Amino acid sequence: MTPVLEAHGLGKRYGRRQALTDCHLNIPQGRVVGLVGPNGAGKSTLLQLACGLIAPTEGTISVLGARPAADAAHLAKVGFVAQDTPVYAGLSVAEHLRMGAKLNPSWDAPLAKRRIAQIGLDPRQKAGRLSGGQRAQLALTIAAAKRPELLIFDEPAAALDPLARHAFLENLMEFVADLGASAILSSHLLGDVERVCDYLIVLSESRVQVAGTVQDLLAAHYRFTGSRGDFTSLPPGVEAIETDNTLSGSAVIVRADGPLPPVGWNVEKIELEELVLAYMTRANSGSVRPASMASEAQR
Ligand SMILES: Nc1ncnc2c1ncn2[C@@H]1O[C@H](COP(=O)(O)OP(=O)(O)OP(=O)(O)O)[C@@H](O)[C@H]1O
Repeated sequence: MTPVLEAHGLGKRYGRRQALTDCHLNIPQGRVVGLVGPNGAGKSTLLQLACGLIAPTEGTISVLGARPAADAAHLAKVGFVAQDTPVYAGLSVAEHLRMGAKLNPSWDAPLAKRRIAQIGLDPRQKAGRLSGGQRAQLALTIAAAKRPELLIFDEPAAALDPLARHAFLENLMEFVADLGASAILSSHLLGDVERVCDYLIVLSESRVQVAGTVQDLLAAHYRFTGSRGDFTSLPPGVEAIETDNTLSGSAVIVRADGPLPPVGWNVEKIELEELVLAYMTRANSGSVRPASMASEAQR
């Protein structure tokens, strides 16, 4: 099956600033992908490349088997909601839907109307008067009523209170299921990612640090604990991601894709949050994963 997104040596430079470096990805269809990383990591840059809003300076990217925004038909297959969930302040909710219908050949008017009623929006209300949560819901409705094959969201729930965020993510999941679509969403909120995503990309220092299904990643990562300084020689096939030394002992987060060989330390499984933080810490400390390993991380 054609991957939803495929990138090879993808890079983007703004002047002298390298926003994305040597990115290799191969994301299968039908996933809800969480893109996480610190401020300035390159998340929006990657999403904008995927939508064809900006062009790469290095490498290649294809979305649903074609160059992003290749033509009108391809544009119709991708729904994008930018970071600030943009709407036209002077237009009413109903006018937004009418505009969506005019601009999109596969517009699903009943779906849009049903959703607006479900979330309790008044069709006559001007979008400029909507709350942040209502604006996000309107933007989600418009993106979904295109009936895209891929929904891309840049921090969709960042401005929402916990209740509105919960409702928004529920709706997003319903849409993805109803449309049989794939979704990629960037977020700083690991709890949200854990709730809705089954595929994870950690981006830090402009590089993909790790990527894969949440299930595979959790199965391949462990915490070893032992007395201080224990971890100088790990068995073959076991890669140290992050080491933490305290006065009482040491802990190391490791990746082992095959069966774990017998080791003399305490071995525990880790949660997604610890995994993400380990890769971010490693990137911050300057030990950047070489390109060959970054692509290997897609397994
Ligand atoms: N149009 C631009 N011109 C110049 N530099 C840019 C531009 N857009 C992004 N950058 C820089 O590229 C880097 C990556 O930015 P990007 O917005 O992709 O990060 P991000 O991970 O989405 O950050 P955040 O979580 O804060 O939204 C940053 O250093 C940013 O300053």
